[in-house]
Amino acid sequence: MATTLSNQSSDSLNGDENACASEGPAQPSQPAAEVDREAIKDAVRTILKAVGEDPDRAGLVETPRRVADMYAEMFSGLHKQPSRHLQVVFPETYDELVLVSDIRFTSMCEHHLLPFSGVAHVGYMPNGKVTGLSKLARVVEEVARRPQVQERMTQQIADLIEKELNTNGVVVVVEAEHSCMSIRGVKKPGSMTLTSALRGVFKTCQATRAEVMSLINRPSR
Ligand SMILES: Nc1nc2c(ncn2[C@@H]2O[C@H](COP(=O)(O)OP(=O)(O)OP(=O)(O)O)[C@@H](O)[C@H]2O)c(=O)[nH]1
Ligand SMILES: [Zn+2]
Repeated sequence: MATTLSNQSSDSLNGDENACASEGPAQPSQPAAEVDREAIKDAVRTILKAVGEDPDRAGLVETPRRVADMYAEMFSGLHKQPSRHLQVVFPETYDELVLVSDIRFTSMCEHHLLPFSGVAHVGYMPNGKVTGLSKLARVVEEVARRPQVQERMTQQIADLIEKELNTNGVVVVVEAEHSCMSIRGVKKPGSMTLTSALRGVFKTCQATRAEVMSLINRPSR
């Protein structure tokens, strides 16, 4: 894997604790009431005209509706509260690592409204309770389905789990390819961006951090 450590969070993969300061709290998302399909359809007609197309030709007549449906799907996370999934918990004394790796996602780069896709690895150290494994993937899915930057998406997933599960530690690693970098602009297909958010014991204990990173990067993946 060619890894471009672009904008890698400073609380990431090296052992220098002085380099582990947080970059500050994640930006809260701004929930809108709901996706306004009619407004999107009007906007798509405007764009089609602006690029020199005829929005009334047969092949394009349904395009504004399709794009409105697509945005409703891609931005559905704006209208959901992912924290609700983490309220499904089971009391357990297990207090070692829980790691769900390779959770596939597609999000939308908020700069270009082009998709970025990849995998998220989400782990935590339980503190008296565990949540359903699928709930971690549901959180990734809903946080991704918003206009995003990868760094904020990574932070938001970690913050939600830390807050809702009262864990001893959280680790989130996201690897993604940004189509705004691969199909346009600088045109570097295959370049991967890696971001990480570490909380609790994953931040303070170098050995624990090294162990989870070795599991995430294990050769059999
Ligand atoms: N940090 C960060 N940058 C992103 C993300 N997604 C896209 N970008 C970058 O956002 C930047 C926007 O830069 P601008 O100069 O404003 O826009 P642009 O002229 O389209 O830039 P180019 O992509 O370089 O052509 C680009 O460098 C993108 O690669 C992300 O998740 N995180
Ligand atoms: Zn972009």
